[in-house]
Amino acid sequence: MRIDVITIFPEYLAPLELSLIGKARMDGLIDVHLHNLRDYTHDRHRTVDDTPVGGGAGMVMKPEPWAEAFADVLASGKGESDDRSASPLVIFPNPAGEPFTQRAAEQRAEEPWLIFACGRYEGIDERVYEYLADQGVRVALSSLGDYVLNGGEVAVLAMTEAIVRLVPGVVGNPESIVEESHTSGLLEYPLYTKPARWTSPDGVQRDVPEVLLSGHHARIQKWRHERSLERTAERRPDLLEGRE
Ligand SMILES: NCc1ccc(-c2ccccc2)nc1
Repeated sequence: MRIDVITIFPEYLAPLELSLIGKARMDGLIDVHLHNLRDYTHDRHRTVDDTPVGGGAGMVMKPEPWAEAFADVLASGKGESDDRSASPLVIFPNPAGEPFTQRAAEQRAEEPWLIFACGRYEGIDERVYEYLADQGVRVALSSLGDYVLNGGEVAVLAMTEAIVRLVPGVVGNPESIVEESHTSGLLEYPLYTKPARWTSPDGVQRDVPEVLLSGHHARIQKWRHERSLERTAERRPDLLEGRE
């Protein structure tokens, strides 16, 4: 999988060099390229934004640098091995986007080439989206939740981690992926590890639930499923709608 990120803060994406993602890059499983949008400006101040037409607070990202950046990235990616010739999916993190869920992460993990475009300020001139669509480029706006950040970079880090960990070979033990609660559609059951009895700093002796020490897998599975249902009903009843 090739991942390109276009941003005015490439340093924000430095964590992509680390740990899981970093190892996947070392293993050649993913290929990450960062592009500074300001490299596609031609004025002394490397201007990427301007005031909103029609008035309003804040600034809007100008269309010209984006068009130049996409032209460069689309051209550079196409030159790679043949599976890059597949058309890329361009993802704009955006509060007005479709919810980014585990299902979406699974779908994105199938793509051979993702291009993340990080907006800043109040957002990007609408004509950039129209232009890309007219060029036949597949575009998705994805939201991580109903809150506004100062830009898309943090969302790209989150989405990249959720997607890349699903790419075969990236996570050592695929079991830990399948087990994922959001794959079951329910919230994760309570987790425990050793010691079986922990005396916390306040002097309270806290034991692991007996059933988990029974070695009786059917009972353990039943207990875990019941706890998942309980938690989901309490914290995310919306996930239970439409379930049998
Ligand atoms: N849903 C998380 C999210 C994603 C992106 C942005 C954002 C903010 C400013 C400019 C461009 C994108 N905010 C929140």
